[in-house]
Amino acid sequence: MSIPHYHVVAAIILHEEHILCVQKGIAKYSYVSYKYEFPGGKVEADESHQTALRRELWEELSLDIHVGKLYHTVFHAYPHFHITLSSYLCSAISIATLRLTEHIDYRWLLPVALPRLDWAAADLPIVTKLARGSL
Ligand SMILES: Nc1nc2c([nH]c(=O)n2[C@H]2C[C@H](O)[C@@H](COP(=O)(O)OP(=O)(O)OP(=O)(O)O)O2)c(=O)[nH]1
Repeated sequence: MSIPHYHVVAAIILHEEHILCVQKGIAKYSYVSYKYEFPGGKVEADESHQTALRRELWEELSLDIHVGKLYHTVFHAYPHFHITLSSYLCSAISIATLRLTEHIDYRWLLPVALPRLDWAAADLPIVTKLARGSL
């Protein structure tokens, strides 16, 4: 059987120079369980990246966001599936509505502090680029 490939969008939400990082709970595969990630998810058929991001952020975090420019795209081969992860610079219309419905933790971190978290492997090139100060 061929390995599934998913298109995943991720929001780099900037607020007062900090970036929102969210922690997954237990997942089907141990290599993504409890990892930090940028909020987002799989793009559905016939959906634009912008629509998918706004839908996911509302579903997962009750955040209404503006989606800005594409930041970085990563292809990553996990053992049981592959993803193309497209990250976008975003801003929240208000962070006051933020509440977790799926994740178990969130942090607002300065870019330089991002590498201290235990990230999903696919995110590491994005985290490294942000931590180097490239925005
Ligand atoms: N949202 C998000 N997902 C990421 C990132 N990095 C990364 O490897 N992923 C993976 C985790 C998931 O396997 C997949 C995104 O799928 P998803 O969030 O829509 O859903 P899921 O697999 O947790 O659950 P399901 O809908 O398949 O039941 O991409 C990231 O930064 N953000």
